[in-house]
Amino acid sequence: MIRLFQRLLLFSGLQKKRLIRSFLAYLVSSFFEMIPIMAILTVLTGILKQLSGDVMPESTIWISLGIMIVSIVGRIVFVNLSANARTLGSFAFGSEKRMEIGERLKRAPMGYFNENRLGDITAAVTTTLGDLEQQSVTIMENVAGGFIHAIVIGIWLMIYEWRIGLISLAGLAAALIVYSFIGKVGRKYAPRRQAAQAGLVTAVLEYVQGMGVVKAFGLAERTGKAVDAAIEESKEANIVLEKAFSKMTALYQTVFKLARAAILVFAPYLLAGGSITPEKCLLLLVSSFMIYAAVEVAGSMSSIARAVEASLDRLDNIMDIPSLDENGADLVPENFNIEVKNMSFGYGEKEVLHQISLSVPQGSSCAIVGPSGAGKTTLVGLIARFWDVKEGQITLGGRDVREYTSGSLLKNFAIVFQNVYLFEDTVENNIRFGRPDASEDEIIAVAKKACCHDFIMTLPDGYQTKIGEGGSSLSGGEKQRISIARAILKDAPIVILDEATASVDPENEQELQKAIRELTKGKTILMIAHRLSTVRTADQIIVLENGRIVQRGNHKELMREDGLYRRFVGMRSQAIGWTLKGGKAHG
Ligand SMILES: Nc1ncnc2c1ncn2[C@@H]1O[C@H](COP(=O)(O)OP(=O)(O)OP(=O)(O)O)[C@@H](O)[C@H]1O
Repeated sequence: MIRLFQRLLLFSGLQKKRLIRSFLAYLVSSFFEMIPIMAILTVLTGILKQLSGDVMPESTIWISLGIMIVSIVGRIVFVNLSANARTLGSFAFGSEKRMEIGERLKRAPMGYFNENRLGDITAAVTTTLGDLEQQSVTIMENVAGGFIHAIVIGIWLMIYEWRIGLISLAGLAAALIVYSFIGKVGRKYAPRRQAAQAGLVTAVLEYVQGMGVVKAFGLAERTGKAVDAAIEESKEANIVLEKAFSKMTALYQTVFKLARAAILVFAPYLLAGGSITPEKCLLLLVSSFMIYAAVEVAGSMSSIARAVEASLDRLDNIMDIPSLDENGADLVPENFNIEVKNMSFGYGEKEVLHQISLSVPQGSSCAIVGPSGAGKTTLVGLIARFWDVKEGQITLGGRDVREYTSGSLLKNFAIVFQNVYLFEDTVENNIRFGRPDASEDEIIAVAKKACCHDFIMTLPDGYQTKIGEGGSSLSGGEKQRISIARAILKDAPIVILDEATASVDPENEQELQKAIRELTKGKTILMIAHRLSTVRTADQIIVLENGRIVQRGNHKELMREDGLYRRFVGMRSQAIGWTLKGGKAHG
């Protein structure tokens, strides 16, 4: 229990003080909750006096009324103080943690973001942190507060009547032991529940994101089954956890019932033996009901306490996001020469690129070609440090890319991916993403360069038209050109371009090529090329096969060699995806 509170406080970071304040205010409020015992004592003494023939003094009513008013006012004030600090503290730490996760994600290698992680990350920033926001302080108040409340009354009982005090504290000690068993049950079953929750998020995300493909291939039923299975697992995990908890909670409650019964029997026994007065006996009986009231709730809170613990574990894992910036500094490269030296890389155990050496001087263009799966995307990703190399080195301006922070490195790159992603925002903002401080005129100017302006003007609200998530309301060619406009606006010295494989109609194709020419004008260019027209003009062509460079040179040189390049051109190979018409390049 203490470990859980320590973890919670550590996790709450800047909000630690607020949470402690909330907890202390709660403890003070529980003191005000206890003082009605004194009012009861006063009234009981008065009633007994009356019963024994005396007159109950009038002051009895006023004293007990005074005590009750102090108790009510004190409770209102401190419960409020506690609730305020708790609400502010827990929501503030929730948002701080979300920002922190966001910051770490920015510096994580691209390889970190695989399908499973997507579910984990989404679950962490939504449900897991949401649960923590709601439950962390409630747990502290109810569990720790409940026990402290009972200990305080127990000590008071020890002073008032030590034998009864001893019984009540013994009951409390037994309850603590049962509570620690509940903790063990939780540690055993709660992680499965959390994993099931993340699995459910992943399954639903996948289902919704892939809806187009699912429907197109009539797989709705099969994919739906994955979601059903995740729901079933989540249900099972919850049932297993709750069943285990309910048994332990019942045992926990029984301990208090037994302790109460012991007091109920022992107090009258002491009265009968003449060792306590009737009012003392009555008060002890009343106290036996009050002492465990708060701590009993702690038992039903234990499943929440375990969930909080499992949430902390899950967030600790997410917080362990590897960072690419560990030793990076904000650097400005002296030039934009790119060198790859004896570099090898694999996503896991299996190596994908082997001993690659390559030099792209500033201002030159380098086309990377090769069959599917050869490692082209991986190679350009490594140059922009989406991952770190396993062996060898990649330098920009003579310095290892690992010496830069990812921010200062990526500033030098404008990257156009083949799979364009547009945000659910206006056309203007989607372009502005390239440089947030760009003026409207600059945006129109780059849109013109990227051959987007004309079609944007035909949209219902021009530049202010909202595009659907992923750019769903635009054609492939239009999305591509918007992403090029975004890259032109960034005006970075190095352009990484993954040329689209999909063929578009000739008019669109021409515009696309024009946009690419604008983007690459005067830049250092690295491109994954699929069209012979682009490859032909490149200063340097790298032919990759199975993760190795098998040929390098310009078009003329490579056509003279009897190798993969010429075979591909000759065979009009579809493997590379070049579209050739009558032996001539198209596009
Ligand atoms: N994120 C990843 N995790 C694990 N393996 C990967 C990942 N991305 C690519 N690979 C593997 O690395 C190898 C090279 O892939 P890469 O995408 O770089 O090839 P490519 O030449 O760009 O292919 P394509 O032309 O089809 O895009 C392939 O075997 C691929 O399966």
